[in-house]
Amino acid sequence: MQVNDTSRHAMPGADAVSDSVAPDEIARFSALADRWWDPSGPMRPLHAMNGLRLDWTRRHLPAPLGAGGRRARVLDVGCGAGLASEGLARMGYDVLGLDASEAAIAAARRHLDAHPLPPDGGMLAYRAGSAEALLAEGARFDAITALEVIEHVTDPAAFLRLLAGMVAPGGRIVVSTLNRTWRSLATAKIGAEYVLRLLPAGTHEWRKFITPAELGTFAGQAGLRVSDTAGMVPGIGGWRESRDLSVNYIACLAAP
Ligand SMILES: C[S@@+](CC[C@H](N)C(=O)[O-])C[C@H]1O[C@@H](n2cnc3c(N)ncnc32)[C@H](O)[C@@H]1O
Repeated sequence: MQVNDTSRHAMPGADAVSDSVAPDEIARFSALADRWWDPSGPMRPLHAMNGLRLDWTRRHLPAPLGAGGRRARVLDVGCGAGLASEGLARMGYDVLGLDASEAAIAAARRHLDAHPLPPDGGMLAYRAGSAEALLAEGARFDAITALEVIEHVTDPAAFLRLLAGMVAPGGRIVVSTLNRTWRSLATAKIGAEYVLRLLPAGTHEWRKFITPAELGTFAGQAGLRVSDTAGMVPGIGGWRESRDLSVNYIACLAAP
């Protein structure tokens, strides 16, 4: 289905509509936007894993400052209220945070206003809208991050093709997501949403989780190569990197 999303972008308060955007998913995130930055609020798991995700991402992205002092440009797609976008900008990247939720982007902007970046660091801009619109404008980035996003889009294979169209030759795309296993059903879905109540019920649809093999297939179809993968597991003292990919994992996709 082709939906013209440019008119929706212009409407304050309207979430983006496009082929990759599932409106029910975006509405769920918009409803949580005001509490996004509360580390013990509904986004608690994202806060808890953010340090690990950023550290792993930093090791797999080009350096923030390239030859001649040019800053590497990073698109953080599905940035929500900017947990990772801000971290990447503080590392020195020139970051564009993009999200289909107007409310999440408004929360991101409010947080950035209250916590400005150091003047000698990276740059950070936010935009509410779809990846399709950005691609249509011919935008290109040295690297793209899509952290905990691909399990919320309508068609993950098409979403990766979109991202592949926006990454520069030789660039990197870092994706973190949830594996579709019985273990993730028990822990990330039933445990997190209904037993421990770490997340609002209905945050995830288990059938939309993506196995590493599926991610590899979708990446290949998009002309990308999986260059590294790691599991992310919660533990005492915080999340840590692991070889266990059975629930949360992160992957680096390399563009030719
Ligand atoms: C689980 S949140 C992750 C937010 C952020 N990446 C993080 O990890 O802190 C998923 C986000 O993806 C956004 N999203 C889902 N589908 C999208 C799409 N097709 N284009 C842009 N944003 C999308 C949602 O609005 C939501 O903010």
